[in-house]
Amino acid sequence: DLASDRAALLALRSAVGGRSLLWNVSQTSPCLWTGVICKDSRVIELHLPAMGFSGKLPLGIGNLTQLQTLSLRVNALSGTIPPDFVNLGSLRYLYLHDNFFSGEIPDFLFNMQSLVRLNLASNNFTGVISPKFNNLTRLRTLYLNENKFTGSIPDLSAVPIEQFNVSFNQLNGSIPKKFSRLEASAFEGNSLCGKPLESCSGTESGKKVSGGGIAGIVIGAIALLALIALILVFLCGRKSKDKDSRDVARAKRADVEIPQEKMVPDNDNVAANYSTAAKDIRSVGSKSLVFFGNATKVFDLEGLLRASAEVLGKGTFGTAYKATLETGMVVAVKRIKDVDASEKEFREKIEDVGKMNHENLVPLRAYYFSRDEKLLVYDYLPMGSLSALLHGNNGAGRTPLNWETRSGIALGAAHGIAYLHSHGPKSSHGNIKSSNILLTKSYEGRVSDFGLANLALPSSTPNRISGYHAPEITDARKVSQKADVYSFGVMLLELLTGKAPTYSLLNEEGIDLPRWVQSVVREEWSSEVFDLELLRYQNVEEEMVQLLQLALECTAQHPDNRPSMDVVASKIEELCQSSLKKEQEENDDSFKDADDGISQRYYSFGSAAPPSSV
Ligand SMILES: Nc1ncnc2c1ncn2[C@@H]1O[C@H](COP(=O)(O)OP(=O)(O)OP(=O)(O)O)[C@@H](O)[C@H]1O
Repeated sequence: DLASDRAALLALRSAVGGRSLLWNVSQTSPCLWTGVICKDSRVIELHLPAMGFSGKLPLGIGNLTQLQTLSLRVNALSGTIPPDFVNLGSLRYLYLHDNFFSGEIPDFLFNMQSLVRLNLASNNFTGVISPKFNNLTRLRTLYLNENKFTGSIPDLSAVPIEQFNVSFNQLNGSIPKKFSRLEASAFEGNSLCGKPLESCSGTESGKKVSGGGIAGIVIGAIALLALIALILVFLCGRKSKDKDSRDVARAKRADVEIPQEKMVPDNDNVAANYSTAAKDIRSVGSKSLVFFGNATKVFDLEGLLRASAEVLGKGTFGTAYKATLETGMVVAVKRIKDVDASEKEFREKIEDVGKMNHENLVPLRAYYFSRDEKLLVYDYLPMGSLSALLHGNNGAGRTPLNWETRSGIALGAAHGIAYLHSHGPKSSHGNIKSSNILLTKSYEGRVSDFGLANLALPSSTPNRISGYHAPEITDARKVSQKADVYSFGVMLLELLTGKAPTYSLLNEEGIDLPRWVQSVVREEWSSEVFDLELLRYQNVEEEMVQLLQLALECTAQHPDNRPSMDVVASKIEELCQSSLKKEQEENDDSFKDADDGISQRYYSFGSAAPPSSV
């Protein structure tokens, strides 16, 4: 039961990482602890990668009898796999790679029939690769690379393996035919032969090396030494340069890690900023606000300038304010800096923006243009942006963001962008990112800031660092629909992984979010990339993987390989409907006796739904 699960987790904690694991042990349920996922009052997943654990795994983990996923990768755990693992009969995913485990793979592991993915790479395991792996008839991934396995690779014909790697062990003999189509890198660093490596004929042991061969080896060794020396000289020369660039990178990171929502200055400053704007505008005089649509003009310029204001944040094109008018009405006002257009051009382009009318767009209500001041007035969306929702409150009071909400926001945003794209091939957004997806009270996603990219000059942070821009975009004003699709794909990855695109700057490789996701998906399994908050939605795992796949398609390097926004929107709609159906079926099961046990949905599909209030 849950109490014995809890005891097992505490035993693990005190054996390997009492200090680094900040679990609130006063809570009776372990289900809220970091890395722990429960279902039906049992622990079903434990994700504790890179926690700095060391020492041996204690007996007792075997009490987590409902465990399906165990990830303890990238720690410093040693010793053998404890014998009570035999009780983990439901275990599907076991990730123990990048530790110091040793000893042979214990026999009981071959009775864990549910195993689908097994990653034991980069440890000190010894012994042979047993033919008993053939008992694991669901095993798709087997990574044993970078250990000390000896002997030959057995015939594993009964195992449905798709991903296999035994590189850098001490294996010999020929590679079974089954693996001949895999990459050679899966076998390198051993004395193996046969496809995909060189054929076995002619490499018999004991074959004499000729005199010429010896000379070749000596020359080769000298060349290698010379190369190493050259590299060392080069590296020493670069060391000081690297240090400088690392400092710059660190400084940049410090900059970009702060979500913009948090850059709000204190209130005195805020008031000062806005009243300066107001004074400037009054002195410019006669021009007035231009309203769009048939909406009644419920305020005028004077009213807007008298409103109390609060800075929402500084963006690429200027500063956004929340303005509360004397009537109590609240609007968002954007002060645009550095407009790159004549008055005529500005008015024409902004008129086009004002004409856009879709339930998944944040409508531009009015604008003001004078030589020194350009203001845009939007509906104010009190729930803020997707960026704030994902990264804003990671503290104790955070409400986990469920699959339904996330997929619903993705769907709304996709519809909004597809609508923009439907106005001709040149109509695109140019600045899709999570801080430009705003949320209604019912967590519907609405796209804001459209039409600004080719109107104003970016006045702040260079865009590239944001991680959203497509590789082909070198000038932020040269926008395209396929570049929007790329940015949208990055935003989907952000939604699924919970990581900001700038997160990648934190890792030493400096790779961007799409490439990071690709590398993790390739190396182990998609479930490892998902935000922990999403892992509890086991029943929709398929849909989550599909959305991840779609996000990766959107972030294809070449624009022609990316789908159109229309296609993206309809795919998301399909998978939202499929997960909705699954949930309804589950609810039907659990509320069989209730009359109307089906929960209300947050999101609606398609444009047929009535627009919701902000
Ligand atoms: N209509 C609005 N309602 C509520 N919050 C808004 C509104 N418009 C913008 N914001 C918020 O104000 C902040 C600043 O927005 P702004 O659009 O100026 O910059 P940004 O979205 O961070 O970057 P960019 O200028 O590149 O779009 C952001 O946190 C944004 O989510």
